[in-house]
Amino acid sequence: MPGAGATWGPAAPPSPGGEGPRILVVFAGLHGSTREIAARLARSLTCSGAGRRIGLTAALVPAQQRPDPAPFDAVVLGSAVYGGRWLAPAVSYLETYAATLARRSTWSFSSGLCSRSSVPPLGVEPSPLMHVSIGPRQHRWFAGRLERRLLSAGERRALEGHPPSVDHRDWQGVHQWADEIAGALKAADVRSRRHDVA
Ligand SMILES: Cc1cc2nc3c(=O)[nH]c(=O)nc-3n(C[C@H](O)[C@H](O)[C@H](O)COP(=O)(O)O)c2cc1C
Repeated sequence: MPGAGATWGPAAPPSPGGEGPRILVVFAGLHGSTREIAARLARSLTCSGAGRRIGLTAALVPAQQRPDPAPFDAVVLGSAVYGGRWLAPAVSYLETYAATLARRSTWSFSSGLCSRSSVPPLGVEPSPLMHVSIGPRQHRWFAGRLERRLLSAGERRALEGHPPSVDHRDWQGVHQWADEIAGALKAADVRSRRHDVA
């Protein structure tokens, strides 16, 4: 699997009439699980049927690097959930770029081990800005992974009594979501980005 920062080109030639949409996948995690979900999502975006049809390209960048979303047509922002919250780099990214994200097609996801029913609507609300810049219907919850050998002593203590290492990630679900996102991207998204950066 390509590392963070990798860029995937279109798996098929761009659609006739010009360059396909460009999507930025930004993620925050501590122990690799969310990075792998984001990487799978980015790859599926370009390889899915819908992604290939429109010649979509995806860039994968950690939130700590604070990639500017302006040159992209759409953004997916995801974070692991710790203590019921998104991680600070994801919250900070959302707050820094809220105005740009509000003018882009933006999706978000949270990943953790609590079941969907035990978290508030929206999964989590990392920031009041989330409703403004993303909107509640474009948020997805993905089950994550816990790998005990990767945890700090403090984290192990915090999880005392929890089951040992588990991996509940739903790769098929990630792929399907990528296909939905690629299917939702329209030529209008490309136009709005070009207008913005002109
Ligand atoms: C100390 C600690 C606290 C956690 N708190 C939550 C939580 O509040 N809600 C949740 O759904 N998952 C929680 N998890 C599970 C992580 O979100 C899950 O393991 C996630 O997949 C980790 O992603 P990462 O490897 O990218 O950091 C916690 C895990 C640890 C180690």
